[in-house]
Amino acid sequence: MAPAAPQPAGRLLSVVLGNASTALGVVAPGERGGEVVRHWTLSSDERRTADEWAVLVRGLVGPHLDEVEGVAVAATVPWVLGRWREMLERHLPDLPVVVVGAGVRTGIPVLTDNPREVGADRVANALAALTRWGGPAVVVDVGGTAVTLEVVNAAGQYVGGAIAPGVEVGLEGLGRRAAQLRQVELVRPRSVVARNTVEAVQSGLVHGTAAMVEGLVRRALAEQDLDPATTRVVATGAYAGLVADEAGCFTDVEPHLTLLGLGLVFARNHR
Ligand SMILES: Nc1ncnc2c1ncn2[C@@H]1O[C@H](COP(=O)(O)OP(=O)(O)OP(=O)(O)O)[C@@H](O)[C@H]1O
Ligand SMILES: CC(C)(CO)[C@@H](O)C(=O)NCCC(=O)O
Repeated sequence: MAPAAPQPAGRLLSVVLGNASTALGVVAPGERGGEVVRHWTLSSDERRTADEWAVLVRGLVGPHLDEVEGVAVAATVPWVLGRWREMLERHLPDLPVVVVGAGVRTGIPVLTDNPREVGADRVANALAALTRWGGPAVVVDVGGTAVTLEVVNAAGQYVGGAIAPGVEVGLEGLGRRAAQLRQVELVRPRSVVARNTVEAVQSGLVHGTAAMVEGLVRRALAEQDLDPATTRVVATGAYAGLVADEAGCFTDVEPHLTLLGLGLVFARNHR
């Protein structure tokens, strides 16, 4: 069931302040939640001041700032959100801002024990999937810090999900805790059964994440009585492309689902 969600009227700047990286995107209005027409990635460096963020945003987004009607922000790092609020107030004071968080209407009922604790990026993912494809839907965000799973039921409600370690967290953990392992490039190795250390780590990360995701989705569908034939299963996030084909459980891959979800929240709160 697709809700009659308000769609953004003009272009927006959507910003996801993640634990490791910050994603920025210009979202254009359109069918089924709009589309991301430009996107950039920055590190979420906590030391960065509001003025430094302003330089980076102007440098990257530059001329597109004149095209956008507002800014939608989701943050998983409160400190960085503080610097962003300051930057927006001082450097882009004419742009209306919606920060997704407690008290902001999203348009999707959150049925968890404590809806306020659910990450804004997770709610944005669920809302975007619901608007784009309708419910029931499962979203898997394959990120560097975390792999998250969200379930939207047939009634268009956010039921809950799962949070697992992300691909970079796994790699860093191995490098830190195992004396003979080091950082490797995050690419698909030639085989699952690798014949050298680098590819063995790559296999564990790529195929291991794919297997985890596939298993989580299968278990979630079974537990929630969702029919695999009619439930959209969507991959998003920085590493969606790396594992989606391997996992084989996805009906759709949309790398910028979170940015689209933020646009929808903005539209609902700015009419
Ligand atoms: N759309 C993208 N395309 C290519 N690389 C990306 C993209 N988004 C992020 N990255 C890169 O991938 C890495 C991890 O990004 P990711 O968005 O997963 O960060 P994160 O803050 O750890 O997020 P999460 O909390 O969702 O795990 C970063 O180094 C980032 O620069
Ligand atoms: C799980 C992450 C880190 C994913 O970015 C973020 O959504 C978060 O910090 N969430 C708060 C806890 C929760 O979502 O239940």
